[in-house]
Parts: sequence; C-alpha cells; structure tokens
Amino acid sequence: MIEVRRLVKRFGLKTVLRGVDFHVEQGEFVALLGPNGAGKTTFLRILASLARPTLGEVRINGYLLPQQAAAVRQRLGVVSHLPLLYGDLTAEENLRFYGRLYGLDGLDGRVSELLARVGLAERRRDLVRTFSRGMQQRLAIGRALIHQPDVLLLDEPHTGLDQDACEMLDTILRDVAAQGQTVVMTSHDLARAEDLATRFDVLSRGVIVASAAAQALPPEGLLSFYRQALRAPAQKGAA
Ligand SMILES: Nc1ncnc2c1ncn2[C@@H]1O[C@H](COP(=O)(O)OP(=O)(O)OP(=O)(O)O)[C@@H](O)[C@H]1O
Repeated sequence: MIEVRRLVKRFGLKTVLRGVDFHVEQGEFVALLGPNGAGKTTFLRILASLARPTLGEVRINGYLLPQQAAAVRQRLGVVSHLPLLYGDLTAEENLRFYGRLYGLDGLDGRVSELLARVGLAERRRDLVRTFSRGMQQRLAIGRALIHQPDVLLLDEPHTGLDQDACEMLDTILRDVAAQGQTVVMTSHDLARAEDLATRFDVLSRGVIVASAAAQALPPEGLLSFYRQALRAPAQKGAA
C-alpha cells in the first residue's frame, strides 16, 4: 500500500531524511515514533504529497509521488498540525465542501454520521472560527474521513484533544483499522501508540533505526523497544 525507497529530503544544505525505506501493507496500523526533530512530520508530509522528495521513490497504492499526486490524494485522508478548515463555513458546510472536492454526492447521511462520530452533532451549524482548537481538531478528523480513504495519515492527532476526544479518536482509529484501512500515525504518546498500532517504526536523525510488529515487542513493552532503538547505531541509510 505504501512503498518508500531510499527517500532523501533536504532543505537547502540541511538533510532531514537520509535514505528512508518504509513498506506498509494494506490494513497495517503503523506508529511512527521518534524524538523531536527526527523528521516524522517531514516524512508524513511527503507521503501526503504536501512536500516533494529530494531523492528516492515514494508509491502509494501503486501511484508514484509527486507525479501522480492527484490520484494519491483521492485515496488519502490527512490529519496534520493544521486543521485545513474554513472558518467562515459551519462544521457541516466544511464537510460538504470537502466531500464535493472528492466528487461525492448525496452527502447528508455521511456528514451527519461523521459529525456524530466526532462529537460535533450539536455544533453542526456553528461557524468553525468560533470553535476551540480541540473542536477544530475533531472536525479535521471528520474531514480526513469524509471520502473513506484507503490510507489515513495522522501527525500527532491526539495533541490538543481532551480526554473524551482522545478516547473518541481511539475508537474511530480502531474502527478504521477494523475496516481494513491503512493507518500511519506519528506520536509521542507511547502508551496510546502501543494500544492502537500493529507495528512500530522508530525514526531517528532521518533514518528508520528500528521496526517491530506488535507481537515482536519485547515483554517489557514499547517503551523498552523505543529506548533500545534510540541507543542503537543507525543501521541503514546514514549518509
Ligand atoms: N521547511 C523547512 N525548512 C528547513 N528545515 C525544516 C523545514 N521543515 C522541517 N525542517 C527541519 O527538519 C527537521 C525535522 O523536522 P520535523 O518537523 O520533520 O521533525 P519531527 O520528527 O516531526 O519533530 P517533532 O516531534 O518535534 O514534531 C528539523 O530539524 C526541522 O527544523
């Protein structure tokens, strides 16, 4: 579903991704972990076709990025640091707008269902600029799901959400995974990641230094695996 080979990303003279190899099968839920500045957001932005690779090959569902970005975007849902919503539209107008962008008709049922799922049914007719950050994040999650994407990319999606909203998001993510959709999520919340994901990849200084399926984690759990991964020397791709 996602195939990344020897991906390099430079900003001017600064190399942020240094030869990332990353392969995700359909239905996997990958938690992408790593310290601040490791390159997680940069990597996710390239998968989301919001940034271009400097070198290397990126394919999503067989489509090459950036050349086939339009086809990729049809199949992707993205929750990033920016909610990408229109403040002067209501919650339901935002979802309708994005639904129409994806060429969907007869959106009434879908919009109502999503607003209920993200806990905004009662605020559906309010302008988004009157929403708190957490409420905007909830709606951004609804926006990312409107077209039932094959792949969901989430960059620290729990940030800014209250306890109820975090649990609501976890339920949505479990449902999405149960339906066979593919998920890649960055997170600093190891307990939450361990609870949700089926695989854990650790990015450090622009390289994936460790990867393990949930069943292959050590008995001490994800924290121990993570710490070990950051202590180990970079295994591949170091330029
Ligand atoms: N547009 C840009 N121009 C220059 N440098 C950038 C740009 N975007 C990101 N970087 C640099 O790339 C490096 C990786 O940043 P990135 O945001 O991808 O890390 P991250 O792993 O997501 O970090 P965090 O956990 O803090 O969110 C950082 O050193 C950052 O300063």
